[in-house]
Amino acid sequence: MSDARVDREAVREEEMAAEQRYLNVLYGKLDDLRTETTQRLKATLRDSGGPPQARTERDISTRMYTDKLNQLSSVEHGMCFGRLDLDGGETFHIGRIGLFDEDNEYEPLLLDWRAPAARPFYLATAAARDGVRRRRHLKTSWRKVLDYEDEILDLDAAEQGSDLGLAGEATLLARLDARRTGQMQDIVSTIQAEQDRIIRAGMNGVLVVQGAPGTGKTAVALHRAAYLLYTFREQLSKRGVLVVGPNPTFLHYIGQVLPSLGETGVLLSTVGGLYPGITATGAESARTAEIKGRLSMTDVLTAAVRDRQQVPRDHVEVTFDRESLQLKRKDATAARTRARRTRRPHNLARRVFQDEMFKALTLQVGERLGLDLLDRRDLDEINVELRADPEVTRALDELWPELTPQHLLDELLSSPERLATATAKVLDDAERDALLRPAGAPWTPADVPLLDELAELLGEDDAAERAERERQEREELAYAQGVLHIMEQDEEIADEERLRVSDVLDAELLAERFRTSSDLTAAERAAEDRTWTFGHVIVDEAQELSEMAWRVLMRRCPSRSMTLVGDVAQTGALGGASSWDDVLDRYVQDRWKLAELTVNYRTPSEIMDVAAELLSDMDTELEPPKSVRSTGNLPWAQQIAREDLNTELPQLVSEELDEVADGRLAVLMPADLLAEIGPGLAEALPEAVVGTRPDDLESPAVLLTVDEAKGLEFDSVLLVAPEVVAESSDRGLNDLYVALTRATQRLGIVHCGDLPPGLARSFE
Ligand SMILES: Nc1ncnc2c1ncn2[C@@H]1O[C@H](COP(=O)(O)OP(=O)(O)OP(=O)(O)O)[C@@H](O)[C@H]1O
Repeated sequence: MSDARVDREAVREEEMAAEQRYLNVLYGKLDDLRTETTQRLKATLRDSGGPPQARTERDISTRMYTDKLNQLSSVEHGMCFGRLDLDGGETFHIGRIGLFDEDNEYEPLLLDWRAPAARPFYLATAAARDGVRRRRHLKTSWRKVLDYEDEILDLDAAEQGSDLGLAGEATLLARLDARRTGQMQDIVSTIQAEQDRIIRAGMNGVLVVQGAPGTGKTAVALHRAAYLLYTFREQLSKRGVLVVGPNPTFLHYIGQVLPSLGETGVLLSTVGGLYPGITATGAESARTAEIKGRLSMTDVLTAAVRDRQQVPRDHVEVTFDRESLQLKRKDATAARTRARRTRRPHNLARRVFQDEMFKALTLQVGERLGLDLLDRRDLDEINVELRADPEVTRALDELWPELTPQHLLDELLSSPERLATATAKVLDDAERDALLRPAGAPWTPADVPLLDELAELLGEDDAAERAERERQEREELAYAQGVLHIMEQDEEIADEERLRVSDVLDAELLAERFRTSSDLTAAERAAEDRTWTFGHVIVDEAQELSEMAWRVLMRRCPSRSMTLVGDVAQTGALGGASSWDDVLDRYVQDRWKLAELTVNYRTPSEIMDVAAELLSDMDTELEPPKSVRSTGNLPWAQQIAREDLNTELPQLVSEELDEVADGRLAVLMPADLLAEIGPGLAEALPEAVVGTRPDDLESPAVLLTVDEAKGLEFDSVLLVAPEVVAESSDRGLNDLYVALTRATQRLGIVHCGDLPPGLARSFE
């Protein structure tokens, strides 16, 4: 070994030892914090009894310490991943949380990656150094330093750098090459500059992130949630952040990212999951879902509600006080007009309708008894008696019933007559038939925006409840201000990490916590409340949402503080978006910003070349992304006759499984084919499952429809019957493009008929 090499090895060992010593200090600090927090939690839990005020304070402390402990545990792995050496000789270690040295004037021991001072770790380049001399990426396993990569930011480096301007290239490539586990990992140690700019963009307004497959849109969206929660903690911990994904499997796939960044205050949901009390598990055709997603469904639902505001053909007879009374068409029509003119939701306007009808009926009874013999008090008494009469109220309920969204929608979709009335102006016969289904059928994801719309149209008659709630809220707020004052006096709490209680809680938040009398986070409370409005909403695969789904999300976010990530070239849903303008014009006109991601981290160039060829056949002006790596594995295509799939596919899948070793393989195919051959294939291969549950992604091989694979990734993908995928809908080529771009290493294609032209060119 040359002397120079020996020297380099020695320096390296010394550096590793120094980093290990520093890591020991950091983990020592982490352990101290954990012990301290555990002790406080225990003391709080031990301290039982006392007046209700003391108990509420305890609930808050319990929550605070439990959250803190969860955060301290979740950041254990890879807690410190980088270091910045500045021109002036200063060094900073960067990690998942901030740690401070309280014995030394709270000097930072570890900078939270989201802190402004940590930003050059992601942005500094040799050409724009921002005072950074060296950037170090640390590779650790649990508490041990395994390796490091240094980038010296000088002009030599500027000349040698890759044209994609990657930071920490070796560390990044090692991460990208690693086998997948079925769960998305955070990218906090290797965020690239174009991604960092989006993660840290301001919170106001709508930001659209357009990016081709694998450019890190999902990763960026999740890290942005963590960044916003850190930077705007006070605002967001009250209203919470909502992250919307396309289906439960995808939510499971991304579910670990935010906890691993120490953030738990985010509600992850599909649009179908946003109606408390409804589990939308029903299935329906893409066409039916598309019709339900059209904006014109608002007219259908409005008509359906009006259809429940009836007047008698002539009159309805009821018996009151042993005499016959008439609910007359003329009176009912006038009452209905009056109620509708209030423009209140149906259930609230119902009271106006009833008031008018009781007035008319009182007059009828009065006329019979002789109006000149009755004074105001007598008439009021008659009115009260009429309101208490079951037969009269039943007859009025028939005309203008109190309705729930569930009841109305179920009746509407299962009644050809009601459906015909409500849809007369907007749907043709075939579309109407596509909506019809049996009464009591399970709710589907596309029903949820309809239920939400109906909840708005129907409203709840909760005036008394609301007044009582407002009174309680005023009392609780006053009380919370008092508690906050007392807690601020508590030196022990005020000391913790230099955070005063009032930095993380304010009176309003405290009052909200008291109100629930339990210790739910904003996200947990939001999940139970249909009318909850969020501080920020992030939508992934945003191109898939229907117009009706957008209405739900816009209602949940009146501030329009939103991040929408997606790719209009991947739109598969028939009612999804072809352009961001079309989606947003209605809500924010042109007041939205577009950010683009251009580098593909997932798909190697060999596979991306195939996908790019297909993209050129699609009706889009989008550019294919640049892949950061190539693997040398060329995609392959093989023709198998349709009737031989059952016998030949198991062998192919088995061979691919051998190739990916302990990684993950997906076999993607059209839905009908999966229903037909999936179970047999899974039976023939013990490692394979037909993906029905979200955690099926963690098995070595999973069989999915192309639609289900949206947003996911696997080491290897076997795509079966691409020619059927391409032909199966107007957006078949988009679906095919999605399927081709799921693999991180290998792609195989099995076709039964001719390959679609955009694919055939790659395999000639
Ligand atoms: N800076 C990065 N460092 C390490 N890995 C990254 C980085 N950016 C993206 N990745 C990885 O690249 C893969 C693709 O990222 P992601 O799923 O977020 O892309 P996407 O744009 O949402 O893709 P699609 O539109 O196809 O769903 C993931 O494995 C992600 O962890």
